[in-house]
Amino acid sequence: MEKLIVRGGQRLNGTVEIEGAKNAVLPILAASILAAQGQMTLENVPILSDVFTMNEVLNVLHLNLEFDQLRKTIVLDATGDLSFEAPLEYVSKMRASIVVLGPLLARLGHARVAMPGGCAIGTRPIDLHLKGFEALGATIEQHAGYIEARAAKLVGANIYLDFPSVGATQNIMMAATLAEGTTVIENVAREPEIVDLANVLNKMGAKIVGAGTDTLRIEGVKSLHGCTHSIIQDRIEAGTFMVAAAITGGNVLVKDAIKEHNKPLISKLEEMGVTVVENDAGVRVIGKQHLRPTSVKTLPHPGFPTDMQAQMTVLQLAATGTSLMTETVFENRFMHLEELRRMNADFKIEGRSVLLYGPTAFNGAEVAASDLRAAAALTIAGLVAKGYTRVTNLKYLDRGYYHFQQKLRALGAAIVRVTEPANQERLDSTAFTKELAYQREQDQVQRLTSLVKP
Ligand SMILES: CC(=O)N[C@H]1[C@@H](OP(=O)(O)OP(=O)(O)OC[C@H]2O[C@@H](n3ccc(=O)[nH]c3=O)[C@H](O)[C@@H]2O)O[C@H](CO)[C@@H](O)[C@@H]1O
Ligand SMILES: C=C(OP(=O)(O)O)C(=O)O
Repeated sequence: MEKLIVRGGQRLNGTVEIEGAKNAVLPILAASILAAQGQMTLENVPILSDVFTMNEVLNVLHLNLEFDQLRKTIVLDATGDLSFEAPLEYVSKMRASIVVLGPLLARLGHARVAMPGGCAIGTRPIDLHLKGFEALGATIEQHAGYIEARAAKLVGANIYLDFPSVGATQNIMMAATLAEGTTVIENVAREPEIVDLANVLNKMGAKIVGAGTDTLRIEGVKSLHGCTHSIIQDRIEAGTFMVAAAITGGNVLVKDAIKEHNKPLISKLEEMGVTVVENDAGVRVIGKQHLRPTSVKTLPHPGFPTDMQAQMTVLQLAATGTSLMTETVFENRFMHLEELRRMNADFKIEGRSVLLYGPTAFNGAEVAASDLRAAAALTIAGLVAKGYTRVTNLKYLDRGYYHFQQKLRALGAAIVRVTEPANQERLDSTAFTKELAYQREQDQVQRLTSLVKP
């Protein structure tokens, strides 16, 4: 079984580079379906398993695409005859594939997409997406695990979202780009990834105003075309490294990080006693040995992001005193905490809130990730734990983090990624040190190879 093995106790120091945002690139890949003329070129694409899954979905829909991983660029061509069906095999792998529904409906007037279902963090219904399509004139049928949407033509409408859902905002916005007349969507999500998608759609010929506010106004156009776009930086990956720097008492420059995108996190870090400095190079985080406790509540942007909740609870557990975390976005996103209990964490869950009793003397243990942010959070706990922490279920990590362990190693962490079969003896400390030295050498080779750009 593949594992991350961390030997705790190293402060993180140095500079870390952040990839393009997973949550921006996935809907933007889906938006390529709308490009009836010309090619789409997407730059700064993160090399993640979710991106490969979305590429497979687009292949099934008959888009042609080439992913140049060295240049982190994808070129897509959607000018041929497209298919309207995204089968379960792909949608079940990744919920975000539901965002192909809006573009398919707009481009073809017909879409059949498998129901995404829930996941480890919640039931995650898509009623708001469907309500939006219906308001635009589509008929929706649900049968045999599939959603079938049809519309001879979509017509602009006024839509109010009961909750500022990220996926519903993206899906309805994409469908509305080709609707006849004007669509106004109120109470929309305001995440930076929504703004990135709207920017791409406008480059493709759409007429969208209001992205980043709570109301979007979309004038429908006849057709859209390809464009070139560089994906924004992943604020959640950036935030994850900020927390890792803070908890280890380190000093890390998160290169080119946009402070504005991580304001709620940075404000909490500062409240806890961490020094955060923004300059032209990015955001520098300087940790402190004694952290103050704090209360955090997850909310839609510009509130504290739910995708940073698990990592933040680890930092709160390290603080001296009792902290509070309230999760309001997903109903079941505390699964990482029971694993942290195995590392000596003390907490009490009461409904959607958890009291976290610090300071925690984390002990190394074997822990399993339940989703991608849990994987990051458990690894962060491992960075300050006594002894060795083994994090399993790395398929989740690979959904959202590229070269996570390499980046941590470059900052000084003692971490390796290995296959440790169940029936084989565990790496002892000598074997771990040898493996760490070997993986550091491999990092060096990779760094030198990447300097020789093709
Ligand atoms: C690929 C991607 O971008 N994923 C992000 C996106 O997910 P996603 O787009 O799925 O998240 P939403 O904003 O839609 O969901 C937020 C909440 O609204 C509920 N809801 C949503 C739609 C709907 O029709 N009905 C409904 O009840 C969900 O169950 C959840 O409780 O935003 C989340 C909230 O910031 C992030 O955690 C995810 O990382
Ligand atoms: C919940 C997340 O992603 P997704 O919506 O793709 O499951 C996440 O990125 O933390």
